[in-house]
Amino acid sequence: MSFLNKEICDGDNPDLTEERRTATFDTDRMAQVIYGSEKFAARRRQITKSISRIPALQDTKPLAFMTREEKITEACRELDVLSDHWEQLIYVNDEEEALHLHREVIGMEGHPFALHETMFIPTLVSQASDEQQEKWLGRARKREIIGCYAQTELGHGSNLRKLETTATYSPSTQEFILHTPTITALKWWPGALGKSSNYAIVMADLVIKNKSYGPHPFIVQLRDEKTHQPLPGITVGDIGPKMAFNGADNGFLGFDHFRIPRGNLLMRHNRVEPDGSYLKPPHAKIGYSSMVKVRSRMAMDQGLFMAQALVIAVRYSAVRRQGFLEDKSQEVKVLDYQTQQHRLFPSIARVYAFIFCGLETIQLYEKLILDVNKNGDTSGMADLHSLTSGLKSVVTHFTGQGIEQARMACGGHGYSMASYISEIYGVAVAGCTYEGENMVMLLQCARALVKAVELVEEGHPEKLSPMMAYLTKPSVTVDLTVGPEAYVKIFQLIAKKQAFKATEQLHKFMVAGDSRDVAWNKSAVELTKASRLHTRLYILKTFIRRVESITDISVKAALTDLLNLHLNYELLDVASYALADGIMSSTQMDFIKNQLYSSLEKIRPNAVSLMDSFQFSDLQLRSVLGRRDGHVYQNLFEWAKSSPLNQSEVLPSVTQYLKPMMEKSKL
Ligand SMILES: CCCCCCCCCCCCCCCCCC(=O)SCCNC(=O)CCNC(=O)[C@H](O)C(C)(C)COP(=O)(O)OP(=O)(O)OC[C@H]1O[C@@H](n2cnc3c(N)ncnc32)[C@H](O)[C@@H]1OP(=O)(O)O
Ligand SMILES: Cc1cc2nc3c(=O)[nH]c(=O)nc-3n(C[C@H](O)[C@H](O)[C@H](O)COP(=O)(O)OP(=O)(O)OC[C@H]3O[C@@H](n4cnc5c(N)ncnc54)[C@H](O)[C@@H]3O)c2cc1C
Repeated sequence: MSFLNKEICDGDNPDLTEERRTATFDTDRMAQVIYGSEKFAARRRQITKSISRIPALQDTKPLAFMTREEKITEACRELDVLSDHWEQLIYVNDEEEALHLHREVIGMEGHPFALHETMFIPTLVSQASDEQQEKWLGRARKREIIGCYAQTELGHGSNLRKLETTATYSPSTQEFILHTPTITALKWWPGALGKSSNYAIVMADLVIKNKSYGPHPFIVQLRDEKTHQPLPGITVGDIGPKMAFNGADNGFLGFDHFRIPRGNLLMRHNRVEPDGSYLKPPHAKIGYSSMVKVRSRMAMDQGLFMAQALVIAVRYSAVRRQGFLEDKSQEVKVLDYQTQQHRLFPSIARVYAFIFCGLETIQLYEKLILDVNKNGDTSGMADLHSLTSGLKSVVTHFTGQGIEQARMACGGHGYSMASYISEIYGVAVAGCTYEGENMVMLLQCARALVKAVELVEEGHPEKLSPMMAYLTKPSVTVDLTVGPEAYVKIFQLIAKKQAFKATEQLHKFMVAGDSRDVAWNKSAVELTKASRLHTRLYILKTFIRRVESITDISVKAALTDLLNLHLNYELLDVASYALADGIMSSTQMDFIKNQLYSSLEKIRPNAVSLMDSFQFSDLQLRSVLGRRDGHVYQNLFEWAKSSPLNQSEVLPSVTQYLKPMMEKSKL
């Protein structure tokens, strides 16, 4: 039986068409704001169009019905097709275009080049000397070799100072000897390490004449370039299936006194001379720059994950009709329910806010690397580290929540893998862990906050970085009706109070005799709260700044509605702090709630178009529920029919067990 007849499916679902008609702005113009420029938004569309003309890149079997091996093979097949068309699809070496291409064609489940592009090449760019770049960077960019980033070990991920893999310098042979001394020293987790990569950046403890210099990056060949067999002295493999991200072969790696030349220590910022003398880098943490690079991308990448889930949920909510409001002759779109709007719209606002932050932090990282590489100027490192530490933690946490709400907003069908939301969720929440576990990174952000509070207390507010300047703001009474700046003021007061309270608690324990580390641990929950508020304030201010800078009037108006929703939702979410400290009254709380509900109504007519503006193709969405044409039911039926279980009427499990069991029961 097929309901996919032409009549039903010609054109888009009329409910979605109606939604698109009510939009008050142009989605191409909105895409320019989302993707940072008219040029890039147009390039994305062009690339999508070019992809759609390559038959070998169109959907094959749904991913949900593939085994892990099939997924990995399929990703590699697509990579091979892409590499044949690379130069006609994108500008070579344009990172953003390459990312878009991969996202659209291969999707988010991981692939052999995921770490090559995101960490291996960036580490060579930031850590390798010019000579070393000449040797490896060109080959990496041409994809003659595949690399990954091997840092985390079985026993240690968060505490890098205790990594156990050693790289011991031997002056007599001018080599480093890589060794895995214990089971816990095995590298464990690096993406694309298990089966695909033949090279890795390995972070190992540099040891010279029995002295440890801490983790340093080395480039290491793992496999023979012809046979792909692991080199002698190397044990490498896949760590097995994960919650999601199963198109990636996250791996393990051990070394048995494996020798590499001295020139394989990445030496842009530090050196080991032939005689074993060590030249220090200009900043102790410069070797951590690849992590900062990925963290600086995470607000954008996580925003896009949540956007995908919301495109699906919002489109589906405009197609799904259930229950009645006033008109009893026709059921309503579930998107008309206030609870549905409250479930989805604040996340739409967060998506935009996160993406705006991402546009900013990606640029900050690029500037930092230029400053460091060209002028040896490391002065921006501390601020970017604390900013991206807080941001990655807050953004991943809210993205996980937003995607789960999107899933529930799709009712039963959201739970089906046809929606694809479970996969998006699984991939996105890995971000709470990778690139620094969220609590650990919030505490890194708190280090900077506490230092700033101490500067204020010691009478040196002039030494504060601009991001911390709010810590000196006096308490004021705020009239919320004056607009966004009033919300910022209240948020600043809340964040400031919490930063001072957490620091005060830390100092109190220290005065009572605890060491700073113990006092820190006893204050850690309060410190993480301060970091979250500080980061949410930054997100809020970035959102305001971005909206203010928009010139297209209709785009600006639609985003102003979204911004107002964000301001009210975020302030309501932290209202307990404001009430406890007398910063806000219950009358103001009522005002915020009413503003919030009226924002939901204002956004309603633009909801579908706000999500259409992301211009994800159906290929990228991989969702039966979220297709642009909105033909949900027919396609769900087709999708279910393609399940391997439906390829025969009677399964072997029935003939082998259920039938005999039922027969036995008859006796
Ligand atoms: C084209 C591509 C196609 C892609 C398609 C899409 C496919 C799917 C996309 C998904 C991709 C998936 C990618 C997954 C990548 C995951 C990779 C990893 O996890 S890799 C593994 C990731 N692993 C992790 O993230 C590990 C997390 N752990 C760490 O990073 C460190 O252990 C630590 C930072 C927590 C502590 O470090 P420690 O050395 O103990 O330092 P202390 O605490 O003692 O602080 C001392 C002082 O140093 C300061 N400082 C610190 N760092 C920095 C910095 N970077 N800068 C500046 N300063 C820094 C700090 O503020 C403090 O200052 P002060 O207060 O004294 O003034
Ligand atoms: C999908 C995925 C991809 C990955 N890809 C890579 C990769 O390509 N390369 C790579 O090298 N690694 C990779 N990793 C590893 C990842 O970076 C680490 O898992 C991550 O940094 C967390 O470290 P951990 O596993 O040691 O967590 P743990 O530190 O063991 O965390 C366990 C708990 O301890 C808490 N905790 C730990 N330390 C502290 C502290 N100081 N204060 C308070 N609480 C603390 C944490 O908050 C957490 O609740 C990947 C991981 C995943 C899930």
